Amino acid sequence: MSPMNAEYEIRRFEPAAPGEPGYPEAVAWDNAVSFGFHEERSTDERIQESIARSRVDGAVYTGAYQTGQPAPHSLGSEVPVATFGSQQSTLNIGFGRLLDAHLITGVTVRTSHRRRGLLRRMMTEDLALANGNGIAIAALTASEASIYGRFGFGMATAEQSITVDTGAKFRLDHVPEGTVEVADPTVLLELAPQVFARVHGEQPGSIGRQEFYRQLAAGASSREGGPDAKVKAALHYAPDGTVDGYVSYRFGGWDKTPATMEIIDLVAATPAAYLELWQYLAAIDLVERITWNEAPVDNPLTWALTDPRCVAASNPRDLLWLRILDVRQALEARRFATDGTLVLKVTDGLGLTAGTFALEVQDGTARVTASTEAPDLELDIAALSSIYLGAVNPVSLAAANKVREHTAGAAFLAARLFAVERPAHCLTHF
Ligand SMILES: CC(=O)SCCNC(=O)CCNC(=O)[C@H](O)C(C)(C)COP(=O)(O)OP(=O)(O)OC[C@H]1O[C@@H](n2cnc3c(N)ncnc32)[C@H](O)[C@@H]1OP(=O)(O)O
Repeated sequence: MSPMNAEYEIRRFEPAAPGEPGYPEAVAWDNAVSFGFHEERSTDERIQESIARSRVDGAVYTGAYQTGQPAPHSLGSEVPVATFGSQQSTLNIGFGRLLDAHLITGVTVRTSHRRRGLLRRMMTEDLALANGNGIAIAALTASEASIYGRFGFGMATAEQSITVDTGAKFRLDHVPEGTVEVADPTVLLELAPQVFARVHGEQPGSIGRQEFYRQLAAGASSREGGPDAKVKAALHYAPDGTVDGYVSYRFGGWDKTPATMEIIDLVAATPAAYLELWQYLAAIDLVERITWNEAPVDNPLTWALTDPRCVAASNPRDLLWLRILDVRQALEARRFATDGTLVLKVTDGLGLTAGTFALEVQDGTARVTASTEAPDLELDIAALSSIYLGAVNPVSLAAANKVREHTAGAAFLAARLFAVERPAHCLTHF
């Protein structure tokens, strides 16, 4: 055993419910995560709610614990010095296909124990375990973009913040369809998962949502912790009366100029529902601006406005990071936009799925086999994971030396093969 391995014990467990013997361990883990993300100390009630949500999500907590005696007066050995959460969900990989995905979240290492390899150790063990369980892809959203490339994760989708001027210039060039009505936000506890399920089935890049999201949309919980009494909600009804979209939002306060409404969550299962919800937001009296911090980069709203400059975008950033754990399984799970053959030489620093693979696509279906032929493209698993959803162009990655093109035109062929039916976008932070 190396000195580092001897110093820490890694334990994995499912969070227990209050009253069960394992509950204090779950509480200590949750507290360590809050500490790692500089959040205020949680009340017992908030921790209980957070653990209850984790249990609904089927989360697994991993912690690194000191094996020796901690320094006198310092945090006890029952408090993990490092945390690492995971859970199963699904990822929409285009053309209506959902792939099981291993989600990683809640990664923290206490400052006094950082840069000793704890993240590397937990990540390496966790990915190997997920791979061994037959999962083809792992996913996360990153606090810093410099951390996860070394473990084979590649940026796969982006998002941005938008500010929309809803003054006199705001005019949508569209044919109204259906109606919008205000609702008590608590109806979203039931409706939000239903609307999201439709979107999830159709939106490439979408990750299945956690329990937190319906509570967030309903104002029953908030990113700050407790319920949010400011939350309001509106629903879009399709012509047949089905609720096919919703927006939850809150007023930014009278001291803000211009008066602003902030979108908390906007989910629409049809293009008509999306634009009608925007029409509703723009019509709210006494407000001249709408902000949304989780907007798609490729936004139909811009194109539907007679004056596209009503939308000011800022802070474009990575959202979803993917890590293919099994190249053959992940590629064969996808449907491809066109036919063609590519030989890919894939490197993998963690040794999970390196090799040279022939990708042969016929009628959109892939067959992937080990190959001894010279590769058309050579790339790290992080780059392949980036292009997997069709939202990152292999031609750009070749220009950035992240993909080496040995056959002229192979990167462009990859771009056409991996294209999906609509711009990939992830609506879920986790
Ligand atoms: C999915 C999520 O939960 S995202 C949230 C990530 N967590 C945070 O941002 C909370 C604050 N940060 C932390 O808790 C820690 O600094 C962590 C988790 C990012 C890193 O933990 P550590 O145990 O220090 O990492 P570890 O020692 O295993 O380092 C592994 C490698 O990552 C590198 N690394 C670690 N953190 C960073 C960083 N912030 N930026 C760039 N490189 C980093 C190390 O240099 C090391 O590189 P090497 O193996 O090539 O030498």
